[in-house]
Amino acid sequence: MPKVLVCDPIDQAGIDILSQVAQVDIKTGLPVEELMKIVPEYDALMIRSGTRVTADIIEAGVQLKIIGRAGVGVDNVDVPAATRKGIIVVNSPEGNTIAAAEQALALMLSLSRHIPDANQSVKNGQWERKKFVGTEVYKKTLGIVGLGKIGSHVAAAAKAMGMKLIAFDPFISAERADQLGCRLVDMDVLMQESDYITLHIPKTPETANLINAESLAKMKPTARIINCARGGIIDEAALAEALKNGQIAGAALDVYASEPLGESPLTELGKEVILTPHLGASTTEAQVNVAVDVAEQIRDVLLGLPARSAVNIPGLHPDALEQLRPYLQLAETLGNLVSQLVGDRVESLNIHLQGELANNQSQPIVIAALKGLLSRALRERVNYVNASIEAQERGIRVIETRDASICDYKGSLLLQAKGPSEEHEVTGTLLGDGEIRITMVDGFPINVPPNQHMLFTRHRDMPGIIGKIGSLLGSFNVNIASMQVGRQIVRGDAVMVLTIDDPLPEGILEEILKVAGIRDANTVML
Ligand SMILES: NC(=O)c1ccc[n+]([C@@H]2O[C@H](COP(=O)([O-])OP(=O)(O)OC[C@H]3O[C@@H](n4cnc5c(N)ncnc54)[C@H](O)[C@@H]3O)[C@@H](O)[C@H]2O)c1
Ligand SMILES: O=C(O)CC[C@@H](O)C(=O)O
Repeated sequence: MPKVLVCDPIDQAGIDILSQVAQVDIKTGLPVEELMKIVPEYDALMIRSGTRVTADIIEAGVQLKIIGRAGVGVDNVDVPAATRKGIIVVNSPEGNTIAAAEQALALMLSLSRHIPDANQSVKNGQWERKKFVGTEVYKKTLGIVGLGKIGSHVAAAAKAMGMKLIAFDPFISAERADQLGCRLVDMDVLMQESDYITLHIPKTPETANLINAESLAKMKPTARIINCARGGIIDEAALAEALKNGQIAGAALDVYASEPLGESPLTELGKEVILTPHLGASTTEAQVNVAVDVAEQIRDVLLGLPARSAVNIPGLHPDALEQLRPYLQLAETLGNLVSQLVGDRVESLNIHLQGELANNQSQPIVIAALKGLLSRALRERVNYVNASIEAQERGIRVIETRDASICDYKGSLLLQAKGPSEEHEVTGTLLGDGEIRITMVDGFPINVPPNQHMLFTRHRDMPGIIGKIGSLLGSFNVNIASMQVGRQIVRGDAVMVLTIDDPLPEGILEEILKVAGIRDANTVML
C-alpha cells in the first residue's frame, strides 16, 4: 500500500479520502531534520502553508510521486526541483476563494465600524458609544486591485451593498470589468478616488511593495486599505507611517511580509488598524474544500490517474508525458517570455507548431503556452487544467497552425502575441540534449538559452550602441552573462538579447531608452 505523509493540520474529510488507497501518517510540525529522515518512505506529501518542501527534501524523497498543497499558494514548495524529478505538485486553486473574499469584506466593515475595539471596550466593562462612531460603505467608492476570482466575488458583494466600484487589473478586459459593474482605471486614479481599497493580486516582482510611501500619499485622508492577498505587496513601514501621520484613515491586514508578524510598528497603532493572522482561508467550508480537492488528486495519482490541478505537469499518460515534457517546458517558457515582451494584456496568441512538432499531439503544447502566457498574471493559480478556460475568460483569442515542412530545426514553436499597443513574436526549439534555445525574436535570428534575468532591446544597427549599453549596465553594477545581436540587414534594425546575473536595478531601463538608436527595451524574468 502506498504511504502518504500529512505534514500540516488537514481536515478529516481529506484524510478519509486518502485512507481509501494509502497508509496515512499524520505528523505535523516536524523539524526539518526529522522530515528529511522519514521522507524516503513516502509516496506522497500533503501540506498546508506550514511546511517548506525544499529541494533537499525533494531529493531525499526517493519514492515521492506527488506533493499536495491544501490551498492555493505553492510558494512553500520548490516546484522546479519537483518538476525536475517528475514529481507532480497539485494545489486547490478555488477551494478558498469565497473564504478569502468574505475575510476582506469582514475587514472592510470591521474597519468602518471599529468592531474589534468596540468589542474589547464592552468586554472591559465600558460603554463608549461616542468613541466608536463609524462610517457607512453605502455609496462609497471601493477600489479593487486584481479582478480575478476573489476580487470578482468581492465586487459582487460590494455592489449589492451599494458601493461604487473601480478596479485596476492590467490583464482583464474592459468588457469583463463591465460585467462585474466595475470601471477599469489606472493605479493612480484608483489610489486617488477610492474610499476603500482592497488587494486581490498575487505577489510578483511587479506587485512587491506596490503600495508604498509614494502611492499611500495619493490616498484620501479618509480612505482605508485592506490586504487579504499576500504579504509584501504593502510596504508595512510606510503604511504604519501613513497611519500614524493621519495620511490615511485605516488599514486591515491578514497577510504580512514575514509571518508570523512578530515585532512591527503596526501592532503599536490603535483602532485604525486591524490585524488578523492569515485567516483568509480559515473557514470550516474552505478547509473541507481544499482538503477534499487535494486528497482526491493524491488518491487519483496514486491509482495511476491524472491530477486535475497540477501546477507543474499536465494530466497525460506517463509515456506521452515523457515524450512531450521538453516541448511543454519550451511552450511554457516562450509563452511567459512573449507575454512579458508585450507587457500589457495579451488579446490574441498565434501558436505555430513547426517541423517535427507539427506531427505531435498539439493540445498539451497549446495549453502549456497559455499557462506560460498567463503565469505573469495568475502565478500558481494557472495550471494545465484551467489555462484554456482562464484564457477564454480573459477574452484571449487563440489560433493554432502547424507546418511540418518548416525545418530550420527538427521541431520549433513560434508564438505571436498581440496586446492593445504592442505585438511580439518569439521562436524556440530544443537542442539534442533537450536544452531550450530561443532562436528568433520579432523575426530577428538569435540563439540564446532562456535565463532567469534577461534584457531585450530593439535598436538601429550602428557603431557604438552595444558598447554604450554594456557601459551603462556596468555603471549600474549589472553583470552581463551573455550577449547576442540579431539583424536582418546591415545598418537596419536589430535586436540585442542580454542574459544578466541579477534583476535590473530600478531606473536603468529609462536610461537605456535614452541611448540614441534604442527604439525599445524590455526586461524579462523567467
Ligand atoms: N489571505 C488568504 O488566506 C488567502 C486565501 C486565498 C488566496 N489568497 C491570495 O489572494 C490573491 C488573489 O487570489 P485570486 O484567487 O483572486 O487569484 P486570481 O489569480 O484569480 O486573480 C488575481 C488577479 O490579479 C491580477 N493581477 C496580476 N498581476 C497584477 C498586477 N500587477 N496589477 C493588478 N492586477 C494584477 C490578475 O490579472 C488576476 O485577475 C492571491 O495572492 C492569493 O494567494 C489569500
Ligand atoms: O491557510 C492556508 O493554508 C493559506 C491560505 C492561502 O493563503 C492560500 O494560499 O491558499
